[in-house]
Amino acid sequence: MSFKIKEEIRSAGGKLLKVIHTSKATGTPMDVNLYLPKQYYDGSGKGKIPSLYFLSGLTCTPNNASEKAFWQREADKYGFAMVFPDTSPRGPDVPTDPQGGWDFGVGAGFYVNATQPPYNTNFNMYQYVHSELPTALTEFFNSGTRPTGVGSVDFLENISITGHSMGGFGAVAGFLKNLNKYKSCSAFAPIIDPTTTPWGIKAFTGYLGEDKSAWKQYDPCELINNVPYVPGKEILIHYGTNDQWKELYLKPENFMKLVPQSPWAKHINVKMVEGFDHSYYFVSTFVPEHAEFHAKHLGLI
Ligand SMILES: N[C@@H](CCC(=O)N[C@@H](CSC=O)C(=O)NCC(=O)O)C(=O)O
Repeated sequence: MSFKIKEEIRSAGGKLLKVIHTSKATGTPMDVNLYLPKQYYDGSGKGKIPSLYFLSGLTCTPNNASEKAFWQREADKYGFAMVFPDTSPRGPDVPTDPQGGWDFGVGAGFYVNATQPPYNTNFNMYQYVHSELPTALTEFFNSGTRPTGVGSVDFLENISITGHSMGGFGAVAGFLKNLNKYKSCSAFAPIIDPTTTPWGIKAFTGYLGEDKSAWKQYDPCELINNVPYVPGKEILIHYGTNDQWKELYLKPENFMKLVPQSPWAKHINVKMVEGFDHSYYFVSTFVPEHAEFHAKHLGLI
């Protein structure tokens, strides 16, 4: 797999790297941003530097969260790296929404493996994010062309996952389906009931087909009942009460009704925060709390 560093930008105490690499899962070049914290450059961390994967929402590239979520200072504070994958494959041959919408196709891969043509050739974002990318980054950082620095980053084992909106959905579903991979999970305003809400219905129909039984494998409302609790694992979620998408598109109350009866009852903490909307003003406000939560699970504090 070939990696090229397009840009290296000084940010906080470390650097944000804009990287492009080939992907077998998507069959396209993929952009990914990495934040390497100060510990990568000065060697002050203890052991390998863990990673936190941030899955972004509809319409995003890796740049939205890199520029507006303010993870960098938190990553320096605790000593973890950030990985900001793209939200879909892109390119002239990649099919997108025939209706021209921004909620399906390019910029809206939903972190599932599509089974339906024409999307099933490129839209394998589940495979990309949870398997191919961590392995590819590990190989890149063990190669002679790794980014200059003295630290060693763990992209594969001591890792956690988080995300916003569509990415919050991707983080929660991906975590519950890969409890052996991730130490912890958090989400900002996730699309938590995708099978009954418009963005999820459109995406699942297009990528997975009309048969709703195929949707269940990615549905957090199903997974919390079907996946046995594993000691030590926890999920932290925030929603703003003033989120413009909450009532129709996110439906947190549907999920919150199911949590108390599920094996995950005491291990999922959904916090409603007064007055916040869906934007990165909301996300960046609660990033410090999520960073501390993940730092504990990654053994950094
Ligand atoms: N472009 C749309 C708005 C789309 C939008 O709000 N996207 C959110 C994620 S929504 C769920 O996945 C987002 O993160 N946007 C990028 C940002 O930088 O804020 C419109 O025009 O309404």
